[in-house]
Amino acid sequence: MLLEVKNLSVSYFLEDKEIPALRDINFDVEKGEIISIIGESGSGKTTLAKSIIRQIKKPGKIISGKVLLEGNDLLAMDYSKFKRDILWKEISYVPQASQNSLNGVMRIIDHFYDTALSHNWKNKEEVNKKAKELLKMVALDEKVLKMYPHELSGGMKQRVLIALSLLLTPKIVIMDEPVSALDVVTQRRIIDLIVNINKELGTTILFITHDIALTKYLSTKTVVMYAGRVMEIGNTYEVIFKPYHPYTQALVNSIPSIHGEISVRSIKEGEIPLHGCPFYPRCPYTMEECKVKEPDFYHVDGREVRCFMYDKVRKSNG
Ligand SMILES: Nc1ncnc2c1ncn2[C@@H]1O[C@H](COP(=O)(O)OP(=O)(O)OP(=O)(O)O)[C@@H](O)[C@H]1O
Repeated sequence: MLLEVKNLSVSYFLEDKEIPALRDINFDVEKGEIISIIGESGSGKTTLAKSIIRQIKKPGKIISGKVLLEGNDLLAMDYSKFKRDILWKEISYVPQASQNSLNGVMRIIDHFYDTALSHNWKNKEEVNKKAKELLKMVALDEKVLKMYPHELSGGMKQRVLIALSLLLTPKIVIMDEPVSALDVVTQRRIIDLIVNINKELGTTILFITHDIALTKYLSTKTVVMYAGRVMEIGNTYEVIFKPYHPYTQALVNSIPSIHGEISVRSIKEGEIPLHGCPFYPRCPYTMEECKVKEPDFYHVDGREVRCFMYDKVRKSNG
């Protein structure tokens, strides 16, 4: 297995309270796979991405868990070793709202030089050559290298960032909402591009999105998150066309148009109960036990579903 997230829990500690952002997250990623992590705003997707690349800053804290890359626990590794040997080289990250993460006073090529230099890659000619190759891959003309970020459209900036994330040929790229700020046509182009990168380079991709409709174009596996928990994991096609968890059903049903924009709203403060299933106050199938304890995972038809309804299905099927 390429990447294994095991029992990962993360909280943000504010003055008067603890916000449990991730609770006991478990999932695996196979080499060469595109996996979608979906869930509405506040479900913990960015916290998950940042935990994998060790960018959880105060007031956040990883409370427990492991992130294994080919069996090595990244969280237990000396941080300087992680920065030198893992970040960018093995795993890179395209952050949320990443178009703003380009430095406005630096030309695009300087971003490539900077990243290369910070990993001791000093031969500018080589970096230049690789940058040109990568720009070609993301369907940008090499003259973009001489330009400044403000001279590029949102879609072009996103392509540059994806190219940059591939500079040190990482095994895994984590993309946090890479298309959410773009128009629908540009979104589809970038999605096609991501599929192409995966096919041509074999790069494993963790695609984070709130838009369940996008996942079916690119991923084979989908992890559905709610309130810091994984609620369902399964084959993307099956999860979308026959969702098992009531929360996944709600997500799928909230797609109002063929263009696939779902109406996302943040999970409101106080909406997550202290006990029981975090989704029970919004669930149409709530049973008494849902209010008392949190369900564990049930394995149903090759899927993992965190819902007591599937305990009943299992029992009735003997
Ligand atoms: N720096 C922080 N300080 C305090 N709480 C935080 C911080 N960052 C995130 N949180 C809280 O952690 C929870 C998970 O947030 P996170 O940003 O990981 O969710 P998300 O699914 O990525 O949402 P979005 O799609 O809006 O980015 C939320 O309750 C959020 O308010």
